[in-house]
Amino acid sequence: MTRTPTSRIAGMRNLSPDARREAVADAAGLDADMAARLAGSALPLPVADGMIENVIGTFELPMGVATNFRINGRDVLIPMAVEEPSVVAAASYMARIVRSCGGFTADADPPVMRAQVQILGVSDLDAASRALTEAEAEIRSKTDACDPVLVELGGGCRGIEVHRFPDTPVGPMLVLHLLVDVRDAMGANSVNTMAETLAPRIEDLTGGTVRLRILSNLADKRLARASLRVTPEALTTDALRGEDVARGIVEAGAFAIVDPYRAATHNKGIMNGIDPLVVATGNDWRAIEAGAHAFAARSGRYTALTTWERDDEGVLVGRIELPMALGLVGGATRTHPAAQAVLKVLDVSSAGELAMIAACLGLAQNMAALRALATEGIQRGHMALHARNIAITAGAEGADVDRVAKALAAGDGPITVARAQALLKD
Ligand SMILES: CC(C)(COP(=O)([O-])OP(=O)([O-])OC[C@H]1O[C@@H](n2cnc3c(N)ncnc32)[C@H](O)[C@@H]1OP(=O)([O-])[O-])[C@@H](O)C(=O)NCCC(=O)NCCSC(=O)C[C@@](C)(O)CC(=O)[O-]
Ligand SMILES: NC(=O)C1=CN([C@@H]2O[C@H](COP(=O)(O)OP(=O)(O)OC[C@H]3O[C@@H](n4cnc5c(N)ncnc54)[C@H](OP(=O)(O)O)[C@@H]3O)[C@@H](O)[C@H]2O)C=CC1
Repeated sequence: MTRTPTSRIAGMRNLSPDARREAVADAAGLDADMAARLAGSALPLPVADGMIENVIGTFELPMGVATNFRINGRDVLIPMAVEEPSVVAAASYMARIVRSCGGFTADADPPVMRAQVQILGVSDLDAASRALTEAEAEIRSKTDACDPVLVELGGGCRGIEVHRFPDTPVGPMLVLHLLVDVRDAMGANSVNTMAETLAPRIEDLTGGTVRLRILSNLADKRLARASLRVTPEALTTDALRGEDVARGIVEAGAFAIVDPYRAATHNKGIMNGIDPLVVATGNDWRAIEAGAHAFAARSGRYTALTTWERDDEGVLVGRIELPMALGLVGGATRTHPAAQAVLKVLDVSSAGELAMIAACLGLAQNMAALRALATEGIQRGHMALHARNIAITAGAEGADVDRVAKALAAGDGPITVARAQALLKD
């Protein structure tokens, strides 16, 4: 917990990629092998071939590092694998503002996942539910017996739930949930094995037929939370009054609370931060996406994953809460060499710590988008950085990329490939 002395690397944006990587390796105490894994091409073809099917190669994404994050008093550099410009800059900018007011506060629930066992053909739902509830101790010990390693690590079954659906298109349905503490795993494989192993005994107990045995991605027992407090002074710039920025962010947040059309975009902006961390650590981003959006709709109406308000002194208070089923073991986290290096940069020792970092990143990303949207609009900052993509598409190479991008962003004209091509000719 003491390896990264600071997440504030002066002039990071002006360094070359190699120099940035050296600075990050230095701050995180990486050895040469680990640092090299962050440079790209870290996944050997034979390893990739062992990970999925019909492998023909590997696919690269840019990896950036969000700076300035201070979380629960600890500085952390956050690697992000993402194709979208302005995401890393935006997170770093908000983290700079938040650290000037003390940093982020975060916490995470114990890593409890749900495995669902679907039971059909039950003639008496009450009696079958009772049979499962009365057999809870037996079910728990049989579940634990599936994974002694997990139990030794402090995990294992924490309880059961029985959910009843008397009226479905295929008749009455009972669903047993196994609640399992999966420690530092994402947990899908672990709990799926448990659900499949238990199935015959569940059929004995209920007299029904077990069909699906699979985890739920609505990991609502495994929530991560983060919050921040920012004074109006910290939000003030040459062009903007901090009070106006704070009010704008609160008003933008309210829009997403009440309107699902806005909430979808608002939450996409949150996932702009979270997904790149999930990808960089070799975790399952589809699982995180599914959990986040299902949680956003838990009341029956899709809404925002964050809340924004101003306290009596005008301090902006932002909060986020969402499921965060991330692992440090299992899946690709152990097989992808770059993911291992990323976890070293993050210097986390539990899945819960990683979940907290993800929540803070999501909150920072949301703050950046709302701040831009509520003031100057998204295009100035985003398009200025996107201009480099446009320059590359137009055929610019080397130093011309930045030259063309700067000219594109500086002028009044549109930031388009046609204009970039004209500038390139000039
Ligand atoms: C883009 C900025 C940050 C520019 O903002 P700016 O005011 O031009 O930035 P600055 O030059 O004053 O720099 C401030 C800090 O930003 C960072 N920064 C700034 N530039 C860089 C850079 N090139 N490389 C690395 N870091 C950069 C950096 O931390 C820097 O501090 P420093 O460390 O230098 O002291 C700002 O305009 C912003 O935050 N915009 C929002 C961008 C955003 O949200 N992008 C997401 C994509 S849009 C989308 O998909 C989501 C959306 C919008 O639909 C979600 C929604 O609707 O809610
Ligand atoms: N709907 C979904 O989201 C689904 C996702 N998946 C995939 O499942 C994978 C994740 O499954 P997951 O169960 O996490 O992966 P793994 O099965 O690969 O890893 C979990 C196992 O690692 C071992 N382990 C070692 N150290 C620890 C520790 N500190 N904490 C916990 N376990 C430890 C445990 O037992 P042991 O040593 O005995 O093996 C545990 O069972 C991802 O690739 C995901 O894409 C699969 C199906 C569905």
